[in-house]
Amino acid sequence: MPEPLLSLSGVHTHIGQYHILQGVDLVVPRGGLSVLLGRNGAGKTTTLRTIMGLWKASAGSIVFEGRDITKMSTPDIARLGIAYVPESMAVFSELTVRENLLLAARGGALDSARVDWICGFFPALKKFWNYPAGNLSGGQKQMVAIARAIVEPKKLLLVDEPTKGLAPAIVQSLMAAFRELKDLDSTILLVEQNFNFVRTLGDTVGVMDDGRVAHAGAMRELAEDDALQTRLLGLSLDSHQ
Ligand SMILES: Nc1ncnc2c1ncn2[C@@H]1O[C@H](COP(=O)(O)OP(=O)(O)OP(=O)(O)O)[C@@H](O)[C@H]1O
Repeated sequence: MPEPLLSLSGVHTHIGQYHILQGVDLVVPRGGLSVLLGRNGAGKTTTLRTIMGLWKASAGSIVFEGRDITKMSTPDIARLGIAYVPESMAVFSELTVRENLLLAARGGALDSARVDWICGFFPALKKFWNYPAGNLSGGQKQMVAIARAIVEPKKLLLVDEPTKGLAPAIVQSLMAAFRELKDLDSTILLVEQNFNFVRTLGDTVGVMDDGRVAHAGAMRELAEDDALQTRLLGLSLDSHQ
């Protein structure tokens, strides 16, 4: 088996007095899209934040491209080519869409071919190019946040619940964007509650429960097995038609 891009082994994370991650084992293969599912409070966001060094693992190891990043600082982890799009849609409201992207561009200049490529799947960005990002809708802000993360090519993109609160049409365009992205230049680890969004998009899946990965495998296997979905996700059989 080829070496995974990222692997977590026995990762524990404490937040203050709370023991949140309790031995997370997770493998993200290079290329494609991996999904982290699980009920509210299972530890999905904490896992992304721990990978990014925003919470420090209290035990276990996180290895990226063969290198132990468990104790590295967040800026150093970002410099290795890992980007994080938090659930809160991190955009600078006062700045225009263009300025938001410019701040995320490493050399302080935008690569116009790259921007055209990104706007190809997020046309709203071009339309509102010189508008303050704070004036955009939730879905459009989400597009700006994702565009900021990919304005420079990244090896690994961590994205937390991108569909939360979005209208179905926007969810469709986000889906198309992720489909292209995963086929082009990135490996994506996506946290989602919306099983419909990820059932055809995901290649591999981990299901978290109580601070651990309770199930890991191919997404196809989970998508085709209603009984497994019900057991792991508590989905009723008609909730994902
Ligand atoms: N800053 C914090 N202080 C204390 N506890 C926290 C903090 N952040 C998260 N937790 C707790 O850690 C547990 C896991 O939270 P986390 O946000 O990782 O879950 P999640 O699976 O992403 O949930 P959701 O789907 O609701 O976003 C929860 O019980 C939560 O209350």
